Amino acid sequence: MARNKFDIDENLESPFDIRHFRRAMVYIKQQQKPMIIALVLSTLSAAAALSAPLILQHVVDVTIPEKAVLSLLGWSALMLVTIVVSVIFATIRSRIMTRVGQDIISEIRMDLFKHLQELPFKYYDDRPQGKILIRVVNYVNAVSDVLSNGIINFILEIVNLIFIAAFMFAVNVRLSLIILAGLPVFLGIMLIIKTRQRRAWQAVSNKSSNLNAYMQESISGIGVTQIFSREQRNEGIFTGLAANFRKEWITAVRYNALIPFTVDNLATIVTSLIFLVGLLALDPKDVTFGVILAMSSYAARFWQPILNLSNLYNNFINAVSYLERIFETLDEPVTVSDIPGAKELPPVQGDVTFDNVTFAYDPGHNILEDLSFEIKAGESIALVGPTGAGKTTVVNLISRFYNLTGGRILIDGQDISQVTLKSLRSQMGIMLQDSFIFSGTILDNIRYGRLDATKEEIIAAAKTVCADEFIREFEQGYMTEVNERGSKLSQGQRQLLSFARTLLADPRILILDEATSSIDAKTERLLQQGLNELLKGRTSFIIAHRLSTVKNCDRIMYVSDKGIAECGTHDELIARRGFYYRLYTAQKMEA
Ligand SMILES: Nc1ncnc2c1ncn2[C@@H]1O[C@H](COP(=O)(O)OP(=O)(O)OP(=O)(O)O)[C@@H](O)[C@H]1O
Repeated sequence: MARNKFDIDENLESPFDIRHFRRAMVYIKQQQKPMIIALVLSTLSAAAALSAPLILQHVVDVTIPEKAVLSLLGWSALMLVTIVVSVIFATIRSRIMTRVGQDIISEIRMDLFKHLQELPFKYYDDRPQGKILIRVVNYVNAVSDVLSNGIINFILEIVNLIFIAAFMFAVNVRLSLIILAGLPVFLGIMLIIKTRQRRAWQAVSNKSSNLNAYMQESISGIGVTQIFSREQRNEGIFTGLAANFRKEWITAVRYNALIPFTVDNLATIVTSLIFLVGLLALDPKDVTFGVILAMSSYAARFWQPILNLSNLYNNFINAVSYLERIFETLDEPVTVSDIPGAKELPPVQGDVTFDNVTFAYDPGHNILEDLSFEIKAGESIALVGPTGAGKTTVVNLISRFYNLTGGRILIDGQDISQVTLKSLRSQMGIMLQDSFIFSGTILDNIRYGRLDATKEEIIAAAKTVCADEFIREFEQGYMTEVNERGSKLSQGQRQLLSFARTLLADPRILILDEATSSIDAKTERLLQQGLNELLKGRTSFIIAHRLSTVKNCDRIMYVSDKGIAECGTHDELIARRGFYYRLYTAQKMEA
């Protein structure tokens, strides 16, 4: 899809069809057993409740006229038993179904999460995070009831309807036909509003997604908002998005409300007709007062499951708009994945070759064109050059975060598109500009690099990169809890933790993207020793704007104009008096 923003509705790439429902059934089927038990309990509960009108009819027509007090007590007791049985069974069923609903949504949520972890950077580049989050959290919650209780209730209401119809036809056929007469009218109305109702709920899901995206963006950017005093303006944007959501919600709910309104009125009309026709038009010998009473009770009972079914239908239409989005995400192709029969990349030495590499994030807009170079194992390479030239892009391609538009990248002579991603990336150590810190302890964050590392190994890695000192200054030391994104830590401290994490992973190829940009000069000097340790024997790519950090690299590549404009050692490039020389002397003068 094209790039999306918080205020742009997402086009539905695959609208709901029956195949989606079959897919939903896969999750439901896993819960077959408890659902059948719940169904049986519900049927028994409904049957018990349904016998009440029959008892009532008998009591009114026979027991009361005969003034049989003992018999009346017996019938009353039986009625009480039916009510108690009905309530107990209904309670057990409700407990079973609560668990089933949760099990179904946790399966869906797990599948979504697994899939999202595999989706390439491109997927995340193209849409606001809030629109992804809402699918995993809110939309999945919203379909829970329909996929669990909804299915059971649907079957049950149909069974209920058949039971009621059988009971009422057994009592009086002609009055039963009057009760049924409202059905065609009801179905006609449902047909007319069906499509509009579905669109209305799709619009609701879009607007809630937009609202969520803006909310997420605003929370992430709260610092910038406050610095630029944008609060009022942002409130205006939020109010607009909330108003759009509110408008669509009201429209959708109006359609929903139309259905019970129709059912209620039809039920009232047919009940009145029963009294009217039963008392005035039919033979009093066939139609006793007890029969009319029982039939009016059945009329109400017959239309109740129809009302329930129509409410289920409303919920279903609502859930469909969420299921569409959930399945759309699950169907999102994993474009960067292992090819069929991909081989494991064996432990590498670290030779890296770019062979006529062309790359575009967006078709037709090449960032790199026919780029070729060869790097020997163990070489340290600096990538320098103007902002936006493509330095990060070069290193992202080595880790195969994106597919190439043309050409090949080889590691130890193996085309990286032909090997498994896991075997490739597990041999890379990548430190991005933004050293992401996860919620948890400092120890956990370093251990992220290698899950089986011992505490001693973690401390040794931290010492090598000069992180040990600041970590020990915290009261809890390595057990200090840090928040997501490391808000408790300074940017430099985050970078040092990230260094330790990378060192622990012991990668053959190391990528440092502006990894020392936030570290003060003194720490950097100290770190340089650790860094030298880290770089020893590994192929490394170092991106840095501060050229003093890359002077000692084996080769410096000046990235510009969709390729490498200059390449050589620091001394060679200075002697050449080209781009690098100008950049270097400009920085020196500033210093
Ligand atoms: N995810 C993306 N989608 C589309 N275009 C992108 C994406 N990431 C980067 N670009 C574009 O690609 C070009 C190269 O970006 P890149 O991040 O590689 O530059 P850089 O040399 O590392 O810049 P800097 O020194 O500022 O970090 C830029 O013009 C940028 O606008």
